[in-house]
Amino acid sequence: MVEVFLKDFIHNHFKRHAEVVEMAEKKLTPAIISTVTVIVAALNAGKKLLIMGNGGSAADAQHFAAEFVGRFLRERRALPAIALTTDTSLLTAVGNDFGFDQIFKRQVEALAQPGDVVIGISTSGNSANVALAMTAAQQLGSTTIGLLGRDGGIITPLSDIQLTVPVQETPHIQEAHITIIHLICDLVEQAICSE
Ligand SMILES: O=C(CO)[C@@H](O)[C@H](O)[C@H](O)[C@H](O)COP(=O)(O)O
Ligand SMILES: [Zn+2]
Repeated sequence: MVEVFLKDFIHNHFKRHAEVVEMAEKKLTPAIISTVTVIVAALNAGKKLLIMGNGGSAADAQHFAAEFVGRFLRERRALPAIALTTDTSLLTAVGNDFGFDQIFKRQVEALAQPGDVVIGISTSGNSANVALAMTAAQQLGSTTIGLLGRDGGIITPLSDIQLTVPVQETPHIQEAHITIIHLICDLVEQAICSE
């Protein structure tokens, strides 16, 4: 590849990344504050977080949960968060026997309790397995948070709080998602540490 093409391509990716992140700040600051408030209240009431997504968003779900159980930046108590993307025995059994659409719903039915916070990550907002789990979570009395993209898709009405990055490109939505995830972790940790 010609060097000038590569430099242009790289420049354009960083430029678009900055635009999308700036747009996310402008649009989502109130919803990020609401999310932090809901999560801190749930954790202080002894509740837990359940987090899910497909592909890159499965990695984000695991990253998110790990920051809570381990730590983000500060020394503090362990916080209960479970990624629903990690148990290959469970995912293959439920996927094989019930269908791939059921892999998160079944875990929500097993684990979610009233007052828990269930977080669905989907760049399209249309992944059926996330949508079915969010519906089950609402029926069980959990609070649902959608970390979404594009127009928020079918998961929008299933999310009590929507964090929707309103652009079309999946990679840039994912890049904004991880920034939002880190912000939430940082703010929740600051709140927990200042109690
Ligand atoms: O990471 C990427 C693309 O950047 C892919 O693995 C992507 O996450 C997968 O195609 C997912 O299945 C997309 O699902 P969703 O975000 O629309 O719910
Ligand atoms: Zn990706």
